[in-house]
Amino acid sequence: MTHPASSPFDDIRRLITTMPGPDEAAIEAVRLRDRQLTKPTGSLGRLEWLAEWLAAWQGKSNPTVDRPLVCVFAGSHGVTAKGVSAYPSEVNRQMLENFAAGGAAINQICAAYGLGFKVFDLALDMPTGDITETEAMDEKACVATMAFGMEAIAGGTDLLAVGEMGIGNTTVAAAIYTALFGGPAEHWVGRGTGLDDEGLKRKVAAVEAAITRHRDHLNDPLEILRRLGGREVAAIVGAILAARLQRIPVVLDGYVATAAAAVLHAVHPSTIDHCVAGHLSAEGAHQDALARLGKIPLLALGMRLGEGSGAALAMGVVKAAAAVHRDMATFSQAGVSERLS
Ligand SMILES: O=C(O)c1ccc[n+]([C@@H]2O[C@H](COP(=O)([O-])O)[C@@H](O)[C@H]2O)c1
Ligand SMILES: Cc1cc2nc[nH]c2cc1C
Repeated sequence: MTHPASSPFDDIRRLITTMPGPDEAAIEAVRLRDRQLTKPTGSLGRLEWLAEWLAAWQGKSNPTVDRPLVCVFAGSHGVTAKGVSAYPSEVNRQMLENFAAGGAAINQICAAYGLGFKVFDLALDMPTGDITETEAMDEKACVATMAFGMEAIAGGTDLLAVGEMGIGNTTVAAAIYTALFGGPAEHWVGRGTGLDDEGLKRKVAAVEAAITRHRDHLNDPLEILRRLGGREVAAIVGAILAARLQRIPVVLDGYVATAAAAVLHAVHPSTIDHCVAGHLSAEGAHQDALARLGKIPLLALGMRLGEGSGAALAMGVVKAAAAVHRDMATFSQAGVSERLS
């Protein structure tokens, strides 16, 4: 029997088999302390679950959010030639300048909640291939971009938010969802930055053309990423994997960041157990995508901005969950009477 030639994706697949699982002892320690805190049992709802989730994936019974970091990955997309966005691709570079000057929405959210913020330019001047006609990336470039995404957290953090900037990337995200989950392109396509009706038709046609063009190669999630994805999506895949290996929980941003998580989920569902959905985007079928990944979003604010904004807002909630668990008084410390039965 002949073996297929080894491919750059093999290293990624191997990495996925070595990922750590949840720290059950840390979860138990959080539950034990939670029962002693001055509140009716269960009254903090999902905040209690968040403290357990942080402990499970940080691998420590006293979970922290001391160095939260928002990473935004920026890429440009050949498919924009098909008229699939309401804005031109030059906005990518202009928004990177805006991020650097502190003028974007994400800058203000990070400042309000005390979050670190880093932006990564993924060859913005070199758009990916137009997915309706060719592959977005070759395998080497795709893996190199994943590796770049892995390096994003090298400076250290204890909670990572992943977001993106890339005119046209709701088209590539819709193509990824269509390839992974099936169903008509219309179901997965939304208006992105605010497409009009004619633009929406072009966007559906572009996703349909991309699926037709690549239809014989859509069995493997990493091939779907390479053929239909974008550099920012590949980098987010890398960042999610690296975070898992370094025991850093991850908050996902909206429709596009979730497409990266969906690729990993399709490789193996447990690969994204350390990820929480920051928010429900107003874009397309984000709700359906999240449901298929088994994720319940923390927030639903009707946002569809991207640039990590929904995840950053959710980080405020996660930060509060850690502070509540760490700093509340116990019944005995505060002299508050405990439950009767
Ligand atoms: O994250 C989301 O849910 C989201 C929804 C709609 C638009 N966006 C942002 O808008 C850009 C993509 O929109 P479009 O219409 O150019 O495909 C890109 O920069 C994303 O960050 C992001
Ligand atoms: C102005 C602008 C800001 C953005 N931030 C994320 N995606 C964006 C798209 C546009 C068009």
